[in-house]
Amino acid sequence: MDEFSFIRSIQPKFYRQSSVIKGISDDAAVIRPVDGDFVTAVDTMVEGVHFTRETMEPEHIGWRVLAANLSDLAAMGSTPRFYMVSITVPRCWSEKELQSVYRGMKQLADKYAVDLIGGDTVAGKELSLTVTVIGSVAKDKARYRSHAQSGDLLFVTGTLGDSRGGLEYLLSGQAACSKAHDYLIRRHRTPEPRITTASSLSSLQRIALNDVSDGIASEANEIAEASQVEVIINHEAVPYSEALSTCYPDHYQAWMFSGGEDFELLGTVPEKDWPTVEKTAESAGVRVTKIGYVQNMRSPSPCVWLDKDGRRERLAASGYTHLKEEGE
Ligand SMILES: Nc1ncnc2c1ncn2[C@@H]1O[C@H](COP(=O)(O)OP(=O)(O)OP(=O)(O)O)[C@@H](O)[C@H]1O
Ligand SMILES: Cc1ncc(C[n+]2csc(CCOP(=O)(O)O)c2C)c(N)n1
Ligand SMILES: [Mg+2]
Ligand SMILES: [Mg+2]
Ligand SMILES: [Mg+2]
Repeated sequence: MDEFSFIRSIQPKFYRQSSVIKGISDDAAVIRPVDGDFVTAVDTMVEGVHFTRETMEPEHIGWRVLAANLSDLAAMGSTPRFYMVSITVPRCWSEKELQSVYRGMKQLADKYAVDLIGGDTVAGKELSLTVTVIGSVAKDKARYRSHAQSGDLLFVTGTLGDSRGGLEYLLSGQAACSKAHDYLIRRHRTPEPRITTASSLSSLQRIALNDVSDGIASEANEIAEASQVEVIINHEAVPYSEALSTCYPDHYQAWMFSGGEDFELLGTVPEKDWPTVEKTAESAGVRVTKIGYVQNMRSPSPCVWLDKDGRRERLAASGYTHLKEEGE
């Protein structure tokens, strides 16, 4: 394989977005502005940090890195349009395996008509993929973490902790697989970003959204901080799958809050808009659960409270943190 034949092999045959003026083939891509605001995000996946040869096949790596990016666009209420991929490849990876990584990305991209318009290819020590996505949203309609207000109710899509369950199983190296384990593994390897649900809520005047990459203990604190409010979560209401509680009865409760990589959406809306959220999620085939509410700040700083067994305790941000010193 050489760099140029590889690039030719992953070059799209056509573009779905009419706003692509120049895609892969020149020094840079050219896109024509679409109506409204551009929204852009970047996320990286590194071998040994986000996946290993044991936890993911090449196709899953591709799907998962694009899913993490599309999930950030969903959390902004934006419609994805283009993506760019920068890849560092160890020499032991074959061209066929790399093409599988791109096939995984393409499978997800095709679902949402997102076009690959460029990237970069470098040989290096371990596989690292950095994807940049660009989406659009109606002018001033992007959904911020800072949009929560007192009286809103707090909701989450899907179930939480499944991805961590799948990861745990894959890392255990166990061979025999039940249906429940299969489900958890699928949730880890090929998460579904909640693009349709979020963009279908465009009629709502106000909604705060954050996607669940680190775990709701973290993301709820980010909403509280950005909006300068207190968030109250009802422990009993937090949704988990039967597969997770059956396979990991001793861990699922912790993983619901800090397992991470679920790529669900955590949001707040005024109570009057809850029926719209329920209807929208239902038409998208996505479960949505009311798990708490938002109140004005009563403590000196924004925080999250967890109501559990008749007691209220503080829920600190937890979950995976890069660049953390030992013992921190
Ligand atoms: N190295 C960096 N240089 C510049 N901006 C950064 C860098 N890392 C993060 N950011 C910015 O910081 C903000 C928060 O990023 P963060 O990565 O925490 O959010 P996220 O992408 O939703 O989370 P995750 O990476 O877990 O999916 C974003 O605006 C992001 O663009
Ligand atoms: C082999 C392996 N070990 C551990 C993990 C867990 N993990 C890695 S990064 C991350 C948080 C989100 O990262 P980011 O903030 O970069 O999106 C989590 C929960 C994994 N996926 N694979
Ligand atoms: Mg992200
Ligand atoms: Mg990030
Ligand atoms: Mg995010």
